[in-house]
Amino acid sequence: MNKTDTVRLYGAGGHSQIIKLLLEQNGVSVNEIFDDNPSKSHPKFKNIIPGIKHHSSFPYEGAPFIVGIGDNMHRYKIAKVLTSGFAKAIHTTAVVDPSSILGDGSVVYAGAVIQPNTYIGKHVIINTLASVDHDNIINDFVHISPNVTLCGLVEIGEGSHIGAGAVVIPKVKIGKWCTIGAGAVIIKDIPNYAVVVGNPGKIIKMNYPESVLV
Ligand SMILES: CC(=O)SCCNC(=O)CCNC(=O)[C@H](O)C(C)(C)COP(=O)(O)OP(=O)(O)OC[C@H]1O[C@@H](n2cnc3c(N)ncnc32)[C@H](O)[C@@H]1OP(=O)(O)O
Repeated sequence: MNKTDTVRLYGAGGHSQIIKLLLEQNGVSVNEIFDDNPSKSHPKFKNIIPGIKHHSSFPYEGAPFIVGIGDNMHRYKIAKVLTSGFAKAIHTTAVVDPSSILGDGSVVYAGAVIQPNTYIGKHVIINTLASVDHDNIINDFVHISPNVTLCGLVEIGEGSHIGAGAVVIPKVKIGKWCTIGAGAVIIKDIPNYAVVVGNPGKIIKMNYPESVLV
């Protein structure tokens, strides 16, 4: 799904609010916003439609969705049950080299830069001012936080979260469902599920996302 005039959002928190503004700046209208807990939605949102668990017949068919949920595991679970197509969104101030690929459901925020020959999977967040350099592989459901620097030839496994301002040096591979702390400097490969902080990055514990392991 590359170009559409209307997008539906799933999730009505802070992340979704940014995507809505981004889409509207790009001339795309957001006609419906769904959330599993409408009463806890961002105060800027109005008329939130209750999400899947509140419906006996959820309107799966219709305009494509973007799952506007910042938490990677939560976004994964929702994206896996939505059967409509997915849109993608790139802020007008972001730079995405034409040789790079951006998967459906993914978003690129203001000022982010994606250099040549980089693959970005589905439902990925490239947050504000993040720098993703050449020949990276960023797998599905990753979140690259604001001001992260990924040098050349970096690989990030499915579902991993790279915290704000972290730096990953060239050729490093980060496993799946890892959490890299804000400001960490990653200088060697990181195994699946590791939680890493500091400079140089050290593992402090492991994530075990139960539903992904089965
Ligand atoms: C627009 C947006 O908001 S996008 C969202 C961006 N979000 C982020 O960047 C958040 C990144 N998250 C972090 O950095 C978190 O601190 C995490 C995930 C690394 C750790 O969180 P928790 O699991 O709650 O760990 P906790 O806070 O208990 O800290 C454990 C230890 O690690 C240390 N620590 C935690 N985070 C960091 C960090 N970023 N750098 C260095 N040390 C850290 C703590 O001081 C503590 O040390 P101690 O045991 O010696 O006291």
